[in-house]
Amino acid sequence: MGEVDSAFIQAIEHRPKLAVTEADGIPLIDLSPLNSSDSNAIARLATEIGDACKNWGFFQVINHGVPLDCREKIESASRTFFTQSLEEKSNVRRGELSPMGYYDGEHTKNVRDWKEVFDFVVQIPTLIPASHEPDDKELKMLHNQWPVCKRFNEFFKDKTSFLRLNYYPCCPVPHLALGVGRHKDAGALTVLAQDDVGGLEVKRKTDGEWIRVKPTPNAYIVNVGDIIQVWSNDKYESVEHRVMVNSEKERFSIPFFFNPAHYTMVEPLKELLDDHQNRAKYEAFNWGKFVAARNLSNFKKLDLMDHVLFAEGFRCTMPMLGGSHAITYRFQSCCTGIAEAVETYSAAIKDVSVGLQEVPPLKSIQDKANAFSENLRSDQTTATGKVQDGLQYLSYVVVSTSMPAA
Ligand SMILES: O=C(O)CCC(=O)C(=O)O
Ligand SMILES: [Fe+2]
Repeated sequence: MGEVDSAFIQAIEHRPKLAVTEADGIPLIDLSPLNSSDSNAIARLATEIGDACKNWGFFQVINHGVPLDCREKIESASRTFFTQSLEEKSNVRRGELSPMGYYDGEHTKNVRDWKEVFDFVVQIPTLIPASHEPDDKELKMLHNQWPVCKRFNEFFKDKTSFLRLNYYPCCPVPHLALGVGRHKDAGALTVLAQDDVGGLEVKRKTDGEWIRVKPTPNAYIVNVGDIIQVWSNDKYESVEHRVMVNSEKERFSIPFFFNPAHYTMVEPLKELLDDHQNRAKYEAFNWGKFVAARNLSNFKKLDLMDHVLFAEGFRCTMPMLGGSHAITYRFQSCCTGIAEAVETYSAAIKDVSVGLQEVPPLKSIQDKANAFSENLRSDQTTATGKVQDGLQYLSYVVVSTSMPAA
């Protein structure tokens, strides 16, 4: 029997002959009279169909009015679906709870059919009895399971992508300044065109060295942003990069930031997760709110989070906090004044009170901040610097106390 599972083998009396008899007796019926108002033609058609049903119980129809492109689309979708790997198809495998979807183990009269199927209901939900028991009146709802062939399309329907034209003038102190300080791109992907001057440097993952990206005529540089890091649950990391400037040559570059719709909730893709090795490393966050928070700080010196992975604030390092986003958000918005900072401190400390030993008591922070506020209100820069230090300290304490003891 070679490789074929014996479950597929029909009993001798049911095995098909390989020679095929074309059933040209099966009626071919033209439905075009349905489009006319000729009642005689319609009556003749009805008779024709009646005869076919009586004599054959089968017939074919033409001129039926179903658009050809509909048919072509579903045929092509079907082909695409079934040519996927078994693993892919199994993502929508039907089961007891969800009987719609993919299946490859159908049996007819107890012999396994040599086929795969994909079932979907037309009415959503479709109601059917929950069991075969005659007295069981319970109904259950059938929903469809659709393959996610175009997994990312939904995120980019109303994308917030944008282009930027960068101009880096000649700089007299290229050893002291940077065209863009070290950072990671917050979006999904960046596609960058750079001229032939060069200056972009990428932090090599293996040893942290800054490596120059050599300009290649007509090439585009593509880098993974924070969103892909989160979607991939850290499989693809957003990499730090920076731009060196040049005392002799000005430089131009054109990044395209490929970003999802503002309402996208960014979180690790469910199909990559399980309850064991692959738990979600990030909490969901709203992309639009995230951008708004960043824009609020307007990339000024205050914007500490721009120097680190933006999404890092959503990493699940603090289970007792339900993630650190509470702090991050406040972190983002606090830097406008001391009062907000105190509020941030208070709120954050309240959040982390469980399991925290080293955070200074709220009262003392508040006292310090008040004194600080009085003395330094005239010097906003210094004040906010201190606030940042304080918040950094707080984050440090929060992170360190939430790490499991070594
Ligand atoms: O100018 C470059 O080469 C890169 C610019 C960049 O990293 C950015 O704008 O995010
Ligand atoms: Fe960048």
